Amino acid sequence: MATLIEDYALIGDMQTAALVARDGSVDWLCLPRFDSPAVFAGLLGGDEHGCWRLAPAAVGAGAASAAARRRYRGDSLVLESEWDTPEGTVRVLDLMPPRQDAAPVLVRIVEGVRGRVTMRSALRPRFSYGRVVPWVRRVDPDGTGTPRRTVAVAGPDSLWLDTDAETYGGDLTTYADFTVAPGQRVALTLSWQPSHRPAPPRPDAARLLAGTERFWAEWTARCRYTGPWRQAVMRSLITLKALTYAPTGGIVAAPTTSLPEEIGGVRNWDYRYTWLRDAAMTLGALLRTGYREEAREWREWLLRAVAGDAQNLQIMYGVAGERELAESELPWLPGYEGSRPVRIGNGAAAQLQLDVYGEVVDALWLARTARLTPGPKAGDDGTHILQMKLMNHLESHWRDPDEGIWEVRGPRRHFTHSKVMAWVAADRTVRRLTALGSSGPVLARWRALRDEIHQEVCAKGYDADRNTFTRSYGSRELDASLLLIPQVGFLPPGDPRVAGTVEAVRRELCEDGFVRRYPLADGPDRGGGASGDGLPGGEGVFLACSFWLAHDLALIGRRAEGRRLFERLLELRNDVGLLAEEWDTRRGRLVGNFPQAFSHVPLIDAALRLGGDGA
Ligand SMILES: OC[C@H]1O[C@H](O[C@H]2O[C@H](CO)[C@@H](O)[C@H](O)[C@H]2O)[C@H](O)[C@@H](O)[C@@H]1O
Repeated sequence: MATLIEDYALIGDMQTAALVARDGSVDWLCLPRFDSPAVFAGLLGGDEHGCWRLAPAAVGAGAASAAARRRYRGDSLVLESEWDTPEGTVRVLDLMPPRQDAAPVLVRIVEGVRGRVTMRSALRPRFSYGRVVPWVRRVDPDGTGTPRRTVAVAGPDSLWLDTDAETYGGDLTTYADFTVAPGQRVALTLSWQPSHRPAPPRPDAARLLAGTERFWAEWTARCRYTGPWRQAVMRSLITLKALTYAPTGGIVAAPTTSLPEEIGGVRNWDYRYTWLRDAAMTLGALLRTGYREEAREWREWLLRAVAGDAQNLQIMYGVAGERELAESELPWLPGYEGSRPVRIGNGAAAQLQLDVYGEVVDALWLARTARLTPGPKAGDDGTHILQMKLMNHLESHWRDPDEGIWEVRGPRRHFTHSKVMAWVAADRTVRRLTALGSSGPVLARWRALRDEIHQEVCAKGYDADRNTFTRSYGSRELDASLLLIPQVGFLPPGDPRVAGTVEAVRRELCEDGFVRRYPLADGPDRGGGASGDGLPGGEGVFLACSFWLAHDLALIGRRAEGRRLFERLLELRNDVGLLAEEWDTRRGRLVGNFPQAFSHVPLIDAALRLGGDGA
């Protein structure tokens, strides 16, 4: 059986990330960037698609394959896994040191704890998402007389394995067998380098470990959250930081592609890009917990990515602002538990999703209220001009149907949430201009737009008979994105239409107390709606929406219920505090890309609200 999604832990260097399974296998790693081709793609196939297993050699012959215990070392991204075997106990530290103009390195340090344990490292790099078996040889680039380094080369990539342990080859795999005694350490490092470049320096594992621990200790010390769920919030913040591409400030939605929203299904998407929606929401969570620098960097990223062509805002970009994200399939990969196709790129990049204007303008507003902008005057940093361009465009397009927050692949519609977010864009613009002391026709223009959108949404997106907002104009279906109405200030929490919508969502969209995004047409237990979303099959309950419900319950004065739901959601995190995009209630498993920023952001926001110190 494939490794469960919840059996993975994340390590990363803020340019890319790896997933490490409980059995000591690194099954996912793209190099050198989050969206580069994977060198280990076993996650979406088998060992033959690339992996690096490091575990006691006795696994299968007396020792359990999964580590008996694992955790992150304090508030860090250094993973610590321990195995108990008939020979003794052994610990493996896995980490990727934050990069500073150096080669990306995956560091694995084996520590003897009790007895003498024999370990086996089995390294199978497969470049180009598991397709290419590299040429592997032992080399001596430093002229020591002993070829101690192992290099794997194919096309543009080279990987360098360094270890003091003896290595040998067989079955297209590089092995190392060695024994550790208590207190003894054996390090293995894997560095990536463009294949035309000379050998990278041999990494000093102990120094890299110390530097990585120092980095995370300093970073986490900046957190201002002091509420009751500190551990969950801190792990979420560390995860968001790990998903931030440090050179540019772009934030990926998740480090994986094609982890299925339904096991065996086709809803498999590439999330290794920066969605304006997800990143804008991330900025809010970071600001509310004291992380101003990351928020500033993302705003700079936004200005660079969007400024060239603000009229043609894309809903997502590459981590450096790239616009070409063409979607394609990788037919040689069988997919996670057979969930095909495996896709790279994302066709949603070409969609119209009007809500993005609201999320971006709201993020700019938040950044300003947090005084990230250097001076008090409009135009100081380019964001004012950007905002005005976005607003001009929105003014002429907010009446258009779109694909909406859920990126449906069916026909465009007048999604109520999209219009609500268009209102948010107009509202924050009015607030901004008012704060700047504007008056007269410019302010009047945006006020008029704000009021017109509000009236239209309340007239066409609200079902008075059932006292609930609806998914799209004139439809009877519900949509969990409507839970955001009080959170973005479209209506005050005390408005009876808010409580009515919350109740309707609970009644019609909940499964085991958790929230589905919208009713799906397919399947007997899929809600029975006729909506469809252009895709066959179903999906799990959506974790972001479930956190939004907990958040809303606090807003409308039902804090105890909100807390209960929130605590249940925390139970869905895996043993190291990570969440995927969705939860399969029937199988009791995490599904979808992992770990997912869009789940960890509303976790933080709900914790702030429910703990009483919400912004
Ligand atoms: O369900 C269909 C769509 O699913 C993906 O989009 C989802 O993930 C995005 C990133 O977190 C999020 O912003 C969006 O709201 C979600 O619906 C996928 O990327 C799309 O291509 C797909 O159509």
